Amino acid sequence: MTNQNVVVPDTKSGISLPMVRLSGSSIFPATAQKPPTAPGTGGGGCISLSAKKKLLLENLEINGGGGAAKINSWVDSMRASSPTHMKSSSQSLSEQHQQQITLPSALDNFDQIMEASRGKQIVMFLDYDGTLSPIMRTTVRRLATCFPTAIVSGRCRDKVYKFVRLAELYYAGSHGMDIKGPEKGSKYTKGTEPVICQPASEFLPMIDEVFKELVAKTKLTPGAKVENNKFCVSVHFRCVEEKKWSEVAEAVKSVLNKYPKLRLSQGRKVLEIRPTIKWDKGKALEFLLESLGFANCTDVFPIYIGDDRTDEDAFKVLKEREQGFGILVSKVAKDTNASYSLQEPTQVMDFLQRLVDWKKLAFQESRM
Ligand SMILES: O=P(O)(O)OC[C@H]1O[C@H](O[C@H]2O[C@H](CO)[C@@H](O)[C@H](O)[C@H]2O)[C@H](O)[C@@H](O)[C@@H]1O
Repeated sequence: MTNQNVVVPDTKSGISLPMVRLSGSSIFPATAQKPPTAPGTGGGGCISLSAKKKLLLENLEINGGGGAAKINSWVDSMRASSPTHMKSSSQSLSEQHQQQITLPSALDNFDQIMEASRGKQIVMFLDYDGTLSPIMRTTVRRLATCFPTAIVSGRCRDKVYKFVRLAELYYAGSHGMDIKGPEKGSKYTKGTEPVICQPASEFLPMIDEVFKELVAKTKLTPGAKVENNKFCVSVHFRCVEEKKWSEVAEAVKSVLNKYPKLRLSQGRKVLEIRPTIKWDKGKALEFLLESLGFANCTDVFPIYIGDDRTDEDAFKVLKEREQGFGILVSKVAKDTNASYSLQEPTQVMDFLQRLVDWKKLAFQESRM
């Protein structure tokens, strides 16, 4: 991976071989801001690239194996991303600030981004948790009148749709494994039927089974929450007392051991079980570009905005295609394939609004 070691100002196809990757997740319920966290810092706001890679490797998980050591490593990693533990850092905040370098701000470099998009069709991709908020609905609606727009989330598609409630968007839920385009009649729908893609559909019964087993196994642990995200299952630790985390991790591991076709990824206070297919948010982006008719085009300019480690797959695709840009939403140090940054969802909203204004102006000028 050709990741940049990027630090932003302080204050987050087909069936094939199992993928091993750490999946960071975001903390952004429909109604609440997520707390600041640092990726894989055992307590500090910033760590070196090699230390982060080590942590990533420790967190990599294929199916089964590892026993107690594995569970400890999941729990340690979960602990490391906890804001409480960040406070216990041996580094002072001012020391953390000194280490920081800035990924160019997408807002400060708005004109430059627009210049790069000249003559190309902008297509918008937005992560949900940690990137959008319910108050942005009007802005997203305006955005979708200007550009094809997709929401790409780890949550199940129906849930994201319930939060956003805009029929004119594309939705890619379950980390891109459940894609549906706008209904017919939408400006961007090519055929008569909405685009649908569910590359992991054969896993549905298995995921349901796993969901039930995890609910049963964690029901005695206060605060544990198992979320059925249709093509993946998320087990949340957020409300579980820390001393009980290994109990939950043990339950996850014991279930996962029975399903060699499933793998585990990890986010902030969440463990996720998903199919071992080679499909992620990057693949979803490629699929959507293709369905919009931009498969082999040079005149397309995708902009993907996200805060989650799983969004890195999409940033990477853009980098490899040398098309458009990834914009990372983060206030803390991260290795990323994004090209620009925005610090928080309010900045995302400003950026989206500027895009809308820019488009309207360009339209007016074209009519003069
Ligand atoms: O791909 P995203 O849209 O960024 O979704 C990532 C995950 O978001 C949700 O979890 C996050 O929010 C929870 C609060 O609602 C929080 O407790 C958790 O720590 C966060 O990771 C969602 O519940 C997950 O299923 C998504 O994968």
